[in-house]
Amino acid sequence: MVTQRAASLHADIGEVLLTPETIAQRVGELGRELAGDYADKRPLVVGTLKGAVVFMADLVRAIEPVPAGLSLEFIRASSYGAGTVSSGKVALGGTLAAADIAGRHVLLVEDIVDSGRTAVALVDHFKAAGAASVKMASLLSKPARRTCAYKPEYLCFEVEDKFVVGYGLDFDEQYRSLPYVGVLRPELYTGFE
Ligand SMILES: O=P(O)(O)OC[C@H]1O[C@H](OP(=O)(O)OP(=O)(O)O)[C@H](O)[C@@H]1O
Ligand code: HPA
Ligand SMILES: [Mg+2]
Repeated sequence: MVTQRAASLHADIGEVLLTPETIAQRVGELGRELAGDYADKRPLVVGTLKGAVVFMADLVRAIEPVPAGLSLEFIRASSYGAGTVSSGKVALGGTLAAADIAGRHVLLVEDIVDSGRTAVALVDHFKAAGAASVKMASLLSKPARRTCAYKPEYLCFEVEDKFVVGYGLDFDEQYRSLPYVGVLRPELYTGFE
């Protein structure tokens, strides 16, 4: 039953870090900042599947006034699988062709920069395809876990070294639809990392 499933998902959250209201306020601010910075740049806004899909949907609607020529694309990036630690190998996929990227001002939209491996792989990929510029807007950053130096140009929130879910972020494909960002109870994955 739907109510039972929702109740058990919420019960798996040890602590809510970011409420829907806190997220919405910061996303609104960032959207207005991006509208100014990209006003005359015909931005290509690229969301990273799957984690960034909720943030992407809210952020793009907050980019007001809408820059002329703004277009949306998605790319697949995957490295965690069913675990809470990066496999170390970032698999990129999707249908975005180099010809669609060349000459564009690319704004990557990510849910989280954790080790930094996915961000670095994405930036390298878009630069190699001839983008005019590549920057990233990330909902979250977890600087304590970085294995490569990387700082997103636009960031909503820093989080501590805890595995977080909700607002698009998953553990083993669960919890993405929660409207807040919360810490997953460690006993649910300890021993499965
Ligand atoms: O900085 P990193 O250590 O590379 O971690 C960040 C990346 O990991 C997650 O993706 P994941 O592989 O879980 O795929 P998903 O978006 O489909 O959940 C997350 O959505 C980021 O893309
Ligand atoms: O803390 C996290 N939660 C969910 N997905 C992630 N991918 C990297 N870090 C995280
Ligand atoms: Mg994931």
